[in-house]
Amino acid sequence: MNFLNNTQQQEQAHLNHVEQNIAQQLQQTEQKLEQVQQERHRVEINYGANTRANYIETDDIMETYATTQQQKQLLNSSTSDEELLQRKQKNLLNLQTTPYFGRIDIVEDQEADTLYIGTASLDDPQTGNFLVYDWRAPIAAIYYNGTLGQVKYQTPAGPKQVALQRKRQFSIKAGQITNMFDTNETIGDEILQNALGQASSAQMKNIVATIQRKQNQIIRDTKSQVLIVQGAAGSGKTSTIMQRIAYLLYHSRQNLDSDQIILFSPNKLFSNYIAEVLPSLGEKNMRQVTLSEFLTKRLQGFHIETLFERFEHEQQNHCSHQKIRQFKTSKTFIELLRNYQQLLTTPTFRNLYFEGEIIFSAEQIQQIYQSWPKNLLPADKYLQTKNQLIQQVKQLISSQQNADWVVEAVNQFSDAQYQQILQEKKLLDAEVNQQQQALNHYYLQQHYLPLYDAIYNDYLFDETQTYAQFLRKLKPADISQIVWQEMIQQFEEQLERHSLQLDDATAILYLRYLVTGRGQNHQIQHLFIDEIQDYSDLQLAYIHEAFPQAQLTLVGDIEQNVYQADGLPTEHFQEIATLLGAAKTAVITLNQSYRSTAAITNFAKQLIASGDQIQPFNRQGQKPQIILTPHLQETVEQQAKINLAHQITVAIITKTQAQAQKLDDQFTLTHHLLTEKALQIPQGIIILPVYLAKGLEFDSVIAYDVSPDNYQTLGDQGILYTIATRAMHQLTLIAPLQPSTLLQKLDPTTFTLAQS
Ligand SMILES: Nc1ncnc2c1ncn2[C@@H]1O[C@H](COP(=O)(O)OP(=O)(O)OP(=O)(O)O)[C@@H](O)[C@H]1O
Repeated sequence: MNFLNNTQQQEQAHLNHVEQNIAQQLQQTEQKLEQVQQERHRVEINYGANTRANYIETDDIMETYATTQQQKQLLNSSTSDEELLQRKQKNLLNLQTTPYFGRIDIVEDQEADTLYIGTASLDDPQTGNFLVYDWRAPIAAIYYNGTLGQVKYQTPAGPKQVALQRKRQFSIKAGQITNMFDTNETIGDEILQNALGQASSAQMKNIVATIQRKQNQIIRDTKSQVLIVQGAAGSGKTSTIMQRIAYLLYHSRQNLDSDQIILFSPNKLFSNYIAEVLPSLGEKNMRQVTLSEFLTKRLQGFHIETLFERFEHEQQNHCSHQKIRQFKTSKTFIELLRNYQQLLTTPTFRNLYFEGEIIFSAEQIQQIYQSWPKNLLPADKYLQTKNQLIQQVKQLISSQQNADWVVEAVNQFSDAQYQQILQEKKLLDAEVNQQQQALNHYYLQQHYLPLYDAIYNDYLFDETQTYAQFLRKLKPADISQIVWQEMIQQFEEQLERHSLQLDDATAILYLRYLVTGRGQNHQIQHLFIDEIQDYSDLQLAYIHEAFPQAQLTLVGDIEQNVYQADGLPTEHFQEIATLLGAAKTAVITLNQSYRSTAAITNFAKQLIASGDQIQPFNRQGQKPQIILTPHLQETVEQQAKINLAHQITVAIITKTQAQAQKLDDQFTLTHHLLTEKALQIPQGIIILPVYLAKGLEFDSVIAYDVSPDNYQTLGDQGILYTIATRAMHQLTLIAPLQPSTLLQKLDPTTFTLAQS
């Protein structure tokens, strides 16, 4: 028997032992869980009965309160036990599929130890020893980072040094070791080859077994307030941020909950695509939101243009106002907004109405606002104005305390109402006059509640008109007054229709925050943005203000910029770091691309300026094919059919939704057209526009109509690159007769050319 077989047998025996242990623990955990669930059910029934029975008799309320509190505590403790057991069950179930994927042999303080690494930790209840170490444990970092020899790893008590003597990787399927080998440097090419060579799936998978060194650096960074990642297409940005979320949840188990983490994702399809990654690592999902959902929620009542709508619109009508957009998203504009009070002496206010009458006119509110000292912070001035209005409502209430109409209204109260109000005010035994005063006051408070609400909820502040005023005061250097005035007029017409352009909506929200000091979410601790190249500086600056407690992780690729007609400067992400002005900022670059075969990456990288820096992953596949044809639609169909014979998903990616729609109308083969509403990636032939394909990947991609007309500008180059890099195993580009000039300059040895 040779050495490898011998070693593999030993490893298999160890695996059997661990699997047995998992099975036993799983059985015990499930039994305990059932007990706890029964217990909770019993407490719940009891709790319901107790709370209901005694509320009928008012004297029993105190006693009921005490009993309720006791039951609540019982309920809480059985719920938290249940949660712990459920977490354990989930971890054990995950471990049952693959107990571990790596092993390290180390010598620490002259003691040798062997550690197995998996998705969660597992201890042997008999011995108290760890059978599996969680991949996020401090020591596990050396599995991903360390080369053999002396290595350091970080612990809560500071850095520690160990000798790493062996690093072994396993592929385990259905309880059998199917592959294992020792490695020195990176985490196994062979296992990675295997993972990357598989067919695409409807749901993104975790990469825990094969995290690469640089990805690990991003995952384990707990120091940076703003962490920015520029990563080539397919370099694992999304995968890395999902692993990072799992890591942060583990690292701050006591203080961080998945509800305190939010991810801004490009669209709903993408949100669903990544939804299984965290559960597969035993964690709950973070919150997810798209930019459009976020803005719409904060500016209710308006239709806010989405990025897709803007893109489609600009494709149809060549944007005559490109300069305006550039200005409205520029740093100069952000600075002007931040210093808006230099342009506007006061914000614009609205009349406050009560029962159809103006109770505070906009002029009155403005006078109050202007009465505060000039050096007071704007948000403080605004707050003082609201306080002053509240005071005036209180005075109004006092002046009507004994008015006939109030006494009359109070006389209409039922006995039960009297009882309830007096009891709340602890005046059941008070003198009649005192009771009458309290009841009158109560009535007036309720009566004027809508006015209080209006003040509290900032109805007095007219955000859209304040913004319109602000625009009117501006005189941008590069834009003629006529064009600028036209834009303001269009803005006002859109307002009438309750519709807002994306940049205006963001600016209004930012201005609202600056004027009122409100609208911040202090709960979120970590904020992630995927595809930051699609966010304007203004949007990023506003999001940063809106989540003041959050550490930011911003990932994207300046080359995959689908929405900017003239591309982004190379130093764009560095500039974002400066714009956000955090004390601890890190900008990391990922250049190794994992998604596509080497042939596809070598082809695609020629489409972008920084292509030389991209390193393809050494996975073999056919060269991309460019097909020129006079019969575009028929050829696309034929090719889709050919590709589908070898691949599970064939995505035909168009530049616009309109093109996707047109192709869908003519397409005779079975297929799925994906729109903004799509939630799942189906198998088979899919037709979709590029902006829905963002962040996704498909076995085979057909780039539709790569003609000179369709792809000509610098912005189109980013679109073509994005389309090409969605392909994992096969890429075909089809054009009627002539390929785009962007393709004509590519090295002809990197693709095959066919005419049909
Ligand atoms: N370390 C890794 N181990 C295994 N697979 C990996 C690793 N890193 C990335 N991948 C795989 O590479 C593919 C691309 O990853 P991902 O989608 O995270 O990249 P991305 O940088 O976000 O891509 P894009 O910007 O093009 O959308 C995925 O299939 C992912 O599973």
